[in-house]
Amino acid sequence: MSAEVIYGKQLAEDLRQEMKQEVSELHKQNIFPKLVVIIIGEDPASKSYVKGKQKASEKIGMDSDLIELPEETSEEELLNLIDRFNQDRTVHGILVQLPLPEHIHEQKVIEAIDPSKDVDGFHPINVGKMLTGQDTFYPCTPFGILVMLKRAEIELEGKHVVIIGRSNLVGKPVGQLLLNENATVTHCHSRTKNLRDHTKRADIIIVAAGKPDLITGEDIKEGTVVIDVGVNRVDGQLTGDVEFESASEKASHITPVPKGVGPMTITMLLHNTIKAAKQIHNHQ
Ligand SMILES: NC(=O)C1=CN([C@@H]2O[C@H](COP(=O)(O)OP(=O)(O)OC[C@H]3O[C@@H](n4cnc5c(N)ncnc54)[C@H](OP(=O)(O)O)[C@@H]3O)[C@@H](O)[C@H]2O)C=CC1
Ligand SMILES: Nc1nc(=O)c2c([nH]1)NC[C@@H]1CN(c3ccc(C(=O)N[C@@H](CCC(=O)O)C(=O)O)cc3)C=[N+]21
Repeated sequence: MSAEVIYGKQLAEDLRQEMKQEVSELHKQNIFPKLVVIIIGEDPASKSYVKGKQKASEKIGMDSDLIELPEETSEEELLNLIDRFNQDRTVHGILVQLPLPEHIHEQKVIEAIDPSKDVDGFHPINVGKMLTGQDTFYPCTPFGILVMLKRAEIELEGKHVVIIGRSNLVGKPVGQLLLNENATVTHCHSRTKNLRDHTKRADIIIVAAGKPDLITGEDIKEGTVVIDVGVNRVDGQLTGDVEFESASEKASHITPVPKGVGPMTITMLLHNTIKAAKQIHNHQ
């Protein structure tokens, strides 16, 4: 069997086309959705993601500001800046690119962002709302994965989803969103014993470990849906956490890297920013 490849990139383009329309409708009502992205330091991978976010915003006609700060920026300076954007009525979404330099307390920064502008969905208020099944900003990568699975008409109810990873950014929230969809969810991580015993039982496997080729065709049963979240640079090439060749021989569906989950992450960021703009204006 050869898997159907789910191109997140194509879906992302379709959704962004719809969003472009929506932004132009909002403009007519004098609502100008605006995202501010803050990046600290010179990490080339982070810079490249952030550029992708800028380009995508521009393409749908959405305002976005990029604030590039030096590595030695203090925590206080960053918190002050966030506060300024919290107060700024023209700004609807605030994203601080992670990871941050070691001298800055990440959780403190996440909690400084006004939950109504937290388009990453990382603030504990928004995490709690997601956990209790309320409408809120869902974290972009997990949300993008959910939308991809739904568009590919993959049944979630009662399915056994095995997730490799338990980070606050990806692993934990994707499990929560799929639990909300009535899937049965298992999380594996670096202390999991006999990983393959778990992955072999999965109807859907989501790999978010950041380890190239961690999962191969040998690790999955016939007909599994494989979602590869990993973004790794190996010899200058972008590659996921799944050995695509062997896995696609057994999987029913598989996402590639690049052109899979990544473009959907950015699309959900745009979605959340539009949602924030609409909510903020409705409450004024
Ligand atoms: N495409 C996209 O849009 C995005 C892609 N990414 C990519 O997804 C990957 C994961 O990101 P993130 O969650 O932030 O990463 P983290 O490093 O925060 O988390 C990795 C998780 O994988 C687990 N893990 C690591 N090695 C193994 C292993 N050998 N066996 C089982 N579990 C393992 C870790 O376990 P433990 O908790 O025990 O340490 C941890 O829970 C990265 O490659 C990242 O670049 C991230 C965000 C967006
Ligand atoms: N506050 C915060 N929010 C994030 O959402 C966030 C973050 N910090 N830190 C880093 C991770 C990583 N991440 C990616 C987004 C898009 C692609 C993406 O579009 N990738 C393209 C390839 C891009 C390329 O060629 O470099 C693809 O997979 O096709 C990848 C990774 C968001 N993250």
